Amino acid sequence: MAEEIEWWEFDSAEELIDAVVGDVSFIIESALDARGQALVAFPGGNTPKPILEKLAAAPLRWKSVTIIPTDDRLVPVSDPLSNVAMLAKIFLPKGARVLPLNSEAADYKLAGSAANARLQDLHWPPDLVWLGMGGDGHTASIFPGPDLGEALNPAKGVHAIGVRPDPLPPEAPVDRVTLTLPAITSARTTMIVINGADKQQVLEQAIEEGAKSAYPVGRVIDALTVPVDIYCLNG
Ligand SMILES: O=C1O[C@H](COP(=O)(O)O)[C@@H](O)[C@H](O)[C@H]1O
Repeated sequence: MAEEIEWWEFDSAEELIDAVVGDVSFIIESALDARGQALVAFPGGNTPKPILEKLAAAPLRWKSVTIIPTDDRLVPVSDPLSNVAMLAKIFLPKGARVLPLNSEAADYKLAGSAANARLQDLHWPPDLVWLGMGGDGHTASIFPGPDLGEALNPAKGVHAIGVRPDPLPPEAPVDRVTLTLPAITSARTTMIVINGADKQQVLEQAIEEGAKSAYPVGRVIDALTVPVDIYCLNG
């Protein structure tokens, strides 16, 4: 079971956005004060976009902030499914460094190895890993499939791997690169942001089931050793 789980529920998107922006800003500011730089991992998909847009307007020293996706879909950056393209569009104009996990490697496993090599150059651990969750209970791109075991228990020091979800999720049916479980649990702080009653139900069940859950998010939360804040938009 995660060290400590705190649920924050909101009836309006505006309230949730303000709360998450306030907390992420505080984490980044504290990292900048303590270490002069910040490394954060932000999720992709639809849920975080309006929050990230408001966050980018916060008066932070963005030039000292490095942003990586928690995971990415292996698509060209011109594809609307690209997580790093969303992050780059929002944060490059602010002066932040946005690093991709994806590449044009020949296959998804090589793309994962290339991403892992790039991450080794960063000042690890991340100050924040902010996770999203799909309605199917995946988080980052930790999915059921042939790579689940490696994503949860990779070779020592591996921060990212390539994965092929099985089944492929209909909303983005492509191979992925994801932060591994140890990379996620190494973060100084973690948070999860979800929307809707269906996702809330999945997340509650996953937390209840813990390490044995068929939902990857349950396995991830179970392994966390720092407190996790869960922000949920009711609906
Ligand atoms: O595929 C992904 O899905 C999840 C959830 O996305 P959402 O659109 O349902 O909010 C996301 O957290 C992850 O980063 C993304 O690659």
